[in-house]
Amino acid sequence: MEITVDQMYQIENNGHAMGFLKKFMMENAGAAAVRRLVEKFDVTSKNILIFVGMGNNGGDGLVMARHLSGYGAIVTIQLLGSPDKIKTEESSWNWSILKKMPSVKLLSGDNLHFDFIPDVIIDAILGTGISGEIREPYVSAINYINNSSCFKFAVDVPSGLDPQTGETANIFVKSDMTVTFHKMKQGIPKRKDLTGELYAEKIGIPPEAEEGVL
Ligand SMILES: NC(=O)C1=CN([C@@H]2O[C@H](COP(=O)(O)OP(=O)(O)OC[C@H]3O[C@@H](n4cnc5c(N)ncnc54)[C@H](OP(=O)(O)O)[C@@H]3O)[C@@H](O)[C@H]2O)[C@@H](O)CC1
Ligand SMILES: [K+]
Repeated sequence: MEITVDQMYQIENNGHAMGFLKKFMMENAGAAAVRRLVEKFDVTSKNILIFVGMGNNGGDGLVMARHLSGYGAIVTIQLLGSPDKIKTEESSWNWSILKKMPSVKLLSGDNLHFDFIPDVIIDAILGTGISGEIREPYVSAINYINNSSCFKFAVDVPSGLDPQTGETANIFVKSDMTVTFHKMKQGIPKRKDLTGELYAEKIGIPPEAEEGVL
């Protein structure tokens, strides 16, 4: 069953109100995404570059970083902004854990020059919160991703693709694999050319959180 983005936010809020906090959803989302990635790819000693936006899509990317480090990957995060501008409590919380993990390299701002060639790039820039034309520094990050020939993994939806309508913004990621969360959003499967292999993974939200929504 496919749902709307608005229904997804209502279900998320209902689950949170039941006590299944958004930080737990984020944890399960990041963990589920990593499970799909490591099934596809032996990440041990691989260079993984994660582009992280300032909302909760970025937060999922931060969770992935911690899990991937546990799998022996060499993880670099490029936060596309200043750490004190991270928008949500759950994403900031994950950033603060990573600050205590020297195994994950944390970069922030709009520098896009790296001293390694990534084996995998993770796009955790924009998800269901996208609105309007893509702004900098996200535009440059998306260009960087699309100009790279490595394996590309999109968190929830390729950034720049509207998960409700299936329409694209001025620029958008073309990925090899996409993992979306809880249930498929209506616009995403319309653009399999951008999602690559596409999965919808459960993230522990109680089915009761759907009552009155679906
Ligand atoms: N639903 C669920 O159950 C769960 C959802 N989860 C995850 O949360 C994601 C949704 O998070 P979200 O709501 O924080 O939105 P998100 O996509 O990160 O973007 C917001 C940021 O983007 C910015 N921005 C917007 N448009 C822009 C543009 N054109 N160009 C540039 N910037 C733009 C906007 O900036 P602002 O407009 O506020 O200045 C704001 O900073 C969802 O996709 C999934 O991955 C999981 O954690 C698990 C549970
Ligand atoms: K994304």
